[in-house]
Amino acid sequence: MNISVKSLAESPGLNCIPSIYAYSLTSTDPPAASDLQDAIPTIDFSLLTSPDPHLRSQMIQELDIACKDWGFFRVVNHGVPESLMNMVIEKAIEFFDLTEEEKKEFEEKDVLDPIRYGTSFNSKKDEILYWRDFLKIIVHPEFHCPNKPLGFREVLLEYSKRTREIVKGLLNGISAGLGLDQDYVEKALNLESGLQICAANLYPPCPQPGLAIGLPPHSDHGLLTLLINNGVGGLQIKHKGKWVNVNNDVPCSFLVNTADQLEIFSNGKYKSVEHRAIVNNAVTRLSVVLANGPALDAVVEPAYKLVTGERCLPAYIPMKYKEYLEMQQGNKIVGKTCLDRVRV
Ligand SMILES: O=C(O)CCC(=O)C(=O)O
Ligand SMILES: [Fe+2]
Repeated sequence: MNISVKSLAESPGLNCIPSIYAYSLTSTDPPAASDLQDAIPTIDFSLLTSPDPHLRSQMIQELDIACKDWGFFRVVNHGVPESLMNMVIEKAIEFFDLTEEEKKEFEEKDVLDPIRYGTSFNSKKDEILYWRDFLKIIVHPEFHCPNKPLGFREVLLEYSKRTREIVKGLLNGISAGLGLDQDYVEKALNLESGLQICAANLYPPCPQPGLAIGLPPHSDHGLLTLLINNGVGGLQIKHKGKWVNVNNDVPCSFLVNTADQLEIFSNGKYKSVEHRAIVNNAVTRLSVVLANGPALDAVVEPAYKLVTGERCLPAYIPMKYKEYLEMQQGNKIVGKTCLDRVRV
């Protein structure tokens, strides 16, 4: 693989980035806005799963609006212990702190390898490199984990289990919000065997943060993505044509965004949200992202009930999730261009 950004950033006297990392923001790129950050919706998970039908339906409605208007929201009162969330961050940092020799064992080969350590997005295809190292692990339906650092496996297994409960609760609410039975998504996309990939992203300090990018604008491939980070900002989402800074300033919350398979399934009612990661020159940023998708062999298409009337024709063609995933992960990542291939 190419040299990791971590080793590059740690090389003595580095005060400018190698030209292969030079990313030019296009002139059409909107400037970042911070003022909208407070408006990002918050979903109270305990209300969404409340036995009180009134409270629950209120939260379902809020979730529907969050998915429709933002594609991005915070989830609070979800029951996952803060200590577990912190431990996941800690173990991911410990992984990147292993020697390059130790990490080499997990170097990426194929996009469906259960454990992939690498840099940039797809360094075989990327013409310019991104200021990011990553570790991607398939944690469901089969659980995998590197054997280092010590304790990573136990922490990740528990984290995967707990977060899958949240994803299930959110998708039940989303199903109801779409006017479907609450277990419709779960059954139609076989979530019992749903693919869950954990990606740890490391963005070391960059001597020229305005010239490089951590991850360029993209949408995620699955249904819902859950994100936590080490408290350092850098994530931006595109909202109404503007980049909005997202700081994780709500303790013990998950940032959740809608992804491509949910856009397809909802027949475009919920759009997958574009986001990117910028870098800074002072501190290392680490994010731990869980991509939650359908079962690999599930064929994803707009939900039947949403495309039955005469005026609502399917806007996407059916595609096996596995094919979609290979297409998205095996190519350069450019905005939402992957979705164009399944648009009618
Ligand atoms: O690090 C972040 O905040 C964003 C990461 C991301 O978008 C991804 O891994 O797909
Ligand atoms: Fe993403």
